[in-house]
Amino acid sequence: MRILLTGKNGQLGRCFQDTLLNCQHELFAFSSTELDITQRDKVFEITRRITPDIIVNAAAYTAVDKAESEPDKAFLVNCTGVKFLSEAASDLGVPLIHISTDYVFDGEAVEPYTLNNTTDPKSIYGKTKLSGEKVIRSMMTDHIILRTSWVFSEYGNNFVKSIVRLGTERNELSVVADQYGCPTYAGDLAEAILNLCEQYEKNGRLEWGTYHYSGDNPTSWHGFARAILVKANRFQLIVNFPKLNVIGSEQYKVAAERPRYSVMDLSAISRINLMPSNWCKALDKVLIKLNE
Ligand SMILES: NC(=O)C1=CN([C@@H]2O[C@H](COP(=O)(O)OP(=O)(O)OC[C@H]3O[C@@H](n4cnc5c(N)ncnc54)[C@H](OP(=O)(O)O)[C@@H]3O)[C@@H](O)[C@H]2O)C=CC1
Ligand SMILES: Cc1cn([C@H]2C[C@H](O)[C@@H](COP(=O)(O)OP(=O)(O)O[C@H]3O[C@@H](C)C(=O)[C@@H](O)[C@H]3O)O2)c(=O)[nH]c1=O
Repeated sequence: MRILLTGKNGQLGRCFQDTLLNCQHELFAFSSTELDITQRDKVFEITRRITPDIIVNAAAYTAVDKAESEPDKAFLVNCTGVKFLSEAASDLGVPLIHISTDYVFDGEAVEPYTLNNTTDPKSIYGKTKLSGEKVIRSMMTDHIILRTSWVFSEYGNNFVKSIVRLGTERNELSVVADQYGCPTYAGDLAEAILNLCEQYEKNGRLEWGTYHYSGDNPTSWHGFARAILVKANRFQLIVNFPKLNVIGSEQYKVAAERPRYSVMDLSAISRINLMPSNWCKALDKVLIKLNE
């Protein structure tokens, strides 16, 4: 099948390209310079030229703190750009697979967020991603929105790479222990998306709608950092194990408020034949790649 991918140089974009390496599908992958999703004419020109069977949107504005000082830019990519993609997909009559975030929730829950829970993002990034979800739902039926969380991979910038770098540079790290969520390997998310594309190719339809897709084992950022350091030490990426201090969110000064708890209920993904990401196993894989 013909798959059009936006945001090809991001974590998900790169993992998705890797996932398709040994497949028969035709992938048409675009970077932000080749296809800026905020340029409506370009979106229509390219989608009409490629005539894909399905569109996968891996493009997004993901700088959570920076978004607080440039909300218009974040909104333009995460909502207006998504609107243009929805319009173009509708124009061609093809489905759109889109990715959203756990940061659409307020973080006040004490048990996993279900699809019925109210959204109430605290950060500009979360607000713009929620607007993107809403615009898709208002414009087209044939879509899948996968809300994911704490994405890491061997590519780009992410928490795993930050902790490995800090672990090699410093004797001591301090990481927040009062924010809970589920790490997700971008490679597992990429496989899940390919699985959806192939189900669509086979059946001509999917159970359209919004789903939660993440790792299945909740932890705190501190717990995640500890797992990263232990494994990085085992794989000899870090020689001297740094001291890992527990801190509260108020001690880590950042522009954007993060949810205290953003664990998502994953039960609905079995309806679309997906399994959660095994982030512990994937972490080994990523650290081995970082060591090559
Ligand atoms: N990273 C995370 O922890 C999480 C991510 N998500 C969501 O998952 C998806 C994938 O995230 P991830 O791969 O980590 O993100 P990245 O930040 O790694 O990649 C995003 C990509 O989008 C591209 N992009 C930015 N603006 C535009 C634009 N106007 N037109 C086209 N492309 C653009 C960027 O290009 P360039 O580099 O040139 O700017 C970049 O390559 C996103 O929707 C994100 O919101 C959800 C939860 C957690
Ligand atoms: C590097 C570092 C971070 N932290 C804290 C800050 C923050 O509360 C938390 C996570 O830090 P980051 O800034 O790396 O992660 P952040 O950018 O908040 O990650 C988010 O990205 C967006 C795109 C999403 O959609 C979310 O699901 C989530 O993955 O860890 C520490 O306490 N100590 C540290 O040394």
